[in-house]
Amino acid sequence: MVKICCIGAGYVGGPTMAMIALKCHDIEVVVVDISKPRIAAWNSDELPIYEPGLDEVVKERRGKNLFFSTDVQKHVAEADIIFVSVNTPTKTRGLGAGKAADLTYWESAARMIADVSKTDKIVVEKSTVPVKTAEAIEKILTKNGHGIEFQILSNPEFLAEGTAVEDLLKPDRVLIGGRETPKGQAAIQALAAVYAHWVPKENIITTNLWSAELSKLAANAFLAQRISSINAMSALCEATGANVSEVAYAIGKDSRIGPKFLQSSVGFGGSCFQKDILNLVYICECNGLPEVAAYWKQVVDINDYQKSRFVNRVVGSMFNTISGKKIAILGFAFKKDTGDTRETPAIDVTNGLLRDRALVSVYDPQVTEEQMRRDLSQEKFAWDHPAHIQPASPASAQKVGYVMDPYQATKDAHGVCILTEWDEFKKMDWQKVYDNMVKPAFVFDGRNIINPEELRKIGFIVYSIGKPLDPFVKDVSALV
Ligand SMILES: NC(=O)c1ccc[n+]([C@@H]2O[C@H](COP(=O)([O-])OP(=O)(O)OC[C@H]3O[C@@H](n4cnc5c(N)ncnc54)[C@H](O)[C@@H]3O)[C@@H](O)[C@H]2O)c1
Ligand SMILES: O=c1ccn([C@@H]2O[C@H](COP(=O)(O)OP(=O)(O)O[C@H]3O[C@H](CO)[C@@H](O)[C@H](O)[C@H]3O)[C@@H](O)[C@H]2O)c(=O)[nH]1
Repeated sequence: MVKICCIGAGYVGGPTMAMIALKCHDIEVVVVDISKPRIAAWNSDELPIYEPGLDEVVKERRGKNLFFSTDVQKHVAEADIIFVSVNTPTKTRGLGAGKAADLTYWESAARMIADVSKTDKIVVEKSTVPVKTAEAIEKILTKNGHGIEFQILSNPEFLAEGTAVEDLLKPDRVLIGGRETPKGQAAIQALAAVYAHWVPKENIITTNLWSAELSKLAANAFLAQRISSINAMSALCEATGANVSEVAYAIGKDSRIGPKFLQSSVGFGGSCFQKDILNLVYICECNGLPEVAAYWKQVVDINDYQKSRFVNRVVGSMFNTISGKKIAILGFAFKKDTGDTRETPAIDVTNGLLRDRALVSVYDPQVTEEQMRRDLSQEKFAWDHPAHIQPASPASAQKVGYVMDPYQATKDAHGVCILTEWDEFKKMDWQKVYDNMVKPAFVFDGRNIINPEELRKIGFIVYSIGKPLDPFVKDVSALV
């Protein structure tokens, strides 16, 4: 029986390995992690991450050919194929701080693999890494590896959170990069055979190592670039009276452009887009390509601009002062159907509102109070961020209220900010919300999920990103 071990039981390692176990009953899959609570949660009824459909997959295979363990060394030693799916965050200090990927966790995993391995292994980069990481990993493995043969493959993951199970079941493509040697090619085929259990062969793409590593960064840069492009248009729409939804629909009808990823928003969040683009910027700079670096950096800059523009709209619309006013935040996760808050725009928006001394009350159906407070207290790297969305002091996190119900969040509020597109916000009783708010009652829709005209009929003053402005909001447009 082929044995797979995955180091890192996070958003990628957990669901990816669960899918392999589901589709390959002839393979034993063990997911290992240094975090005891995380592994305990994977072995319990309360999985550590929320993903639609994941519970069913895990429950079906756990204890049969899917296992979660903290005994990292034992399972690494026994495995034929080792996936490494550990964190690769942005460096916060030292050379490349604020841009370069921090490979500390990856390197320590590689050293451990080298130390404990007694048989040949295929080592798979599942984490998103800078181009040429495989070369460094190869050096670490071969220098410490007691003559054992290691083949390094790059197999980046393209799943999106909230749709991970669906994405893993029917991936647009599986990408495998390896060395162009007979052994490298054999390793590619061994991994391709795993995916071939359920992915059509034509969707399994094989390339050299560097193309696979770079394709992951390029894919995220292109996706994020579309969001920043439509968000840049949203500002122009507000200035001209055009409607960003109509513009997105019209341009998306062009089959060369396509309709996806043109949803204007308060900004993209998530653990990947910003981190991976900054990493790409750094790689370009290191390769003597400052113009290319500056081009991609703009994608992140526009994203920061969009978040600060949103805060300015809130403050400007409410007569330039939100001091002491209650503002409800509906949705804290970086997108719907996930409890993940990494780099969520809600952090910057909440901190922006707190800086203007608002009384903020947060509701999110999946984010815990503890998580929200940790997010608001954490120092983010301060690199190139507009001054007014700099992180607030940790003490300010205590000033934020956390409630279990959207009606409680909005009661006695002056304004409501919709920051995650949860379906339940579309179905809310907005008349009830209005009746319990201070007047004039404002709604700032950072996701364009409510019908502004219907809410205006109730009496709300509505700001929807990139849509024709309410006269109330229009008057302050010079401030934004
Ligand atoms: N989250 C996504 O949607 C997504 C999608 C595609 C790619 N990626 C990439 O995949 C990688 C992992 O992302 P994630 O979201 O799963 O992160 P995560 O933080 O959810 O999980 C990483 C896990 O690795 C564990 N870990 C770190 N060092 C370890 C070590 N030496 N030994 C054992 N365990 C260790 C951590 O405890 C953590 O549980 C990142 O490079 C990310 O960029 C993420
Ligand atoms: O039209 C859009 C689409 C998305 N977003 C926002 O963009 C962010 C990222 O969304 P999405 O890409 O759906 O989620 P992620 O889970 O971050 O997935 C991205 O990042 C992963 C990690 O690298 C990749 O694997 C995926 O392919 C890539 O889509 C979220 O804040 C969304 O709300 C918009 O504002 N407008």
